[in-house]
Amino acid sequence: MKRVHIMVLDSFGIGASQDAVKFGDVGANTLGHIAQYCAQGKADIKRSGPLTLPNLTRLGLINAATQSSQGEVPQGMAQANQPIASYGYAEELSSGKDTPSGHWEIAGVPVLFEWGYFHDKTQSFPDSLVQDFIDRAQVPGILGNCHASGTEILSELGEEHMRSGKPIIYTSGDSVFQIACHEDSFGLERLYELCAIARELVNEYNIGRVIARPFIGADAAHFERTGNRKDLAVAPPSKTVLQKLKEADGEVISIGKIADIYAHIGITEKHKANGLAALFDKTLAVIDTAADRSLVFTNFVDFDSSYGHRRDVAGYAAALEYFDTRLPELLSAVGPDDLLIFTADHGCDPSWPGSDHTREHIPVLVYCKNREPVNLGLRHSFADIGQTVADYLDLEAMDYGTSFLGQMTPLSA
Ligand SMILES: O=P(O)(O)O[C@H]1O[C@H](CO)[C@@H](O)[C@H]1O
Ligand SMILES: [Mn+2]
Ligand SMILES: [Mn+2]
Repeated sequence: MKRVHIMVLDSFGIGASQDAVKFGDVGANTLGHIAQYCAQGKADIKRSGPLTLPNLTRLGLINAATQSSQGEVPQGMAQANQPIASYGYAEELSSGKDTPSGHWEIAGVPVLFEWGYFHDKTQSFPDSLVQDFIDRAQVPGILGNCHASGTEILSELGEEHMRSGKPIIYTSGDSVFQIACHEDSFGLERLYELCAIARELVNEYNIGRVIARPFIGADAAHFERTGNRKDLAVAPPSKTVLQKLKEADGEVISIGKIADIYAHIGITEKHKANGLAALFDKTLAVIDTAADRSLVFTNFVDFDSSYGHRRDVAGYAAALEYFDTRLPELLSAVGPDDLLIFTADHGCDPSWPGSDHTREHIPVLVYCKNREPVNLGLRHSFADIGQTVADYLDLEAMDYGTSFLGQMTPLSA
């Protein structure tokens, strides 16, 4: 039984890529800086000491990270002598460092065009767009209209939103139009309606995603975003490996926000879950029963949304350590001919200025019980993952990426 499982640790970069200069991200390193803060005792909130990731280390994470960071070993950590997975790191071909670009490229479809962005930090949206939105959505006005951190803007404007019924609209360094509304006072379905309207309106600006950001709580001190976030993405520009597998009668099982990111194209089954623990539990349950020729695809969003964008180093470290404690369950859940891939979609260095993503290499760790673990080195596109999936599941080749399957010799051969 041949299956592939892709685990995206959203935002888990392992070192700035060569083109980071174009993004102002030279020196960014999500893992490297988390390890450094931990080793220096600067991330001792609800955890303590050096970053402890024994299972990811066994898989070759630190070997990959060291290669990705010009030979610098993440502080307080050590490379494995003989990693049990094939390990490497990949640079991104896509022009942006956003979530859809990263995921689509993983699926063999890099984004070679430029997304539209709302560059202005305040009064970010064109007047005509705001007016059209107000008219079509029939709201009394909007709040925000700026670049913002999604949690900070709730503290600033959440109460006014509840009083006025005006939705909070904001953007970021990503190609996004985000709408935050209170689930109870404004209503979740109404928020989704607004997002559907916005999706139509921002198409002409070439915006990648409209995102519903619902929240709850009585006042600024208690506002909390809920798991009812919804991402409305445009369709990938060409067929992803997900679509190819679906068309070849394979199963493509989305866990978390994967289906949203691919605009629900090429998916045969979807499961939502909130939080790392629930996403992990769901992944294990799905792998337990997934058929031959399945792709089980999970996005662990919390690394990015709860810790990376929040610039919460200790929180990110604790989340990684938690994830690591669950890995043995995953390693024993996979069959002898399953490929279990751990990777990321971009960086989001929690020690970096601002609150945006960082242009980084992603880890590529490929665990397969029946294959020789090898050093996969630098991969020139995230699309190497998609091409490998196509190769492994006998699908038509992707236009981008180089399969690394041939480097991983079958042990039983
Ligand atoms: O600050 P929050 O609302 O988490 O928003 C972040 O999440 C968006 C989508 O991943 C990014 O573009 C960034 O703006
Ligand atoms: Mn992401
Ligand atoms: Mn993000």
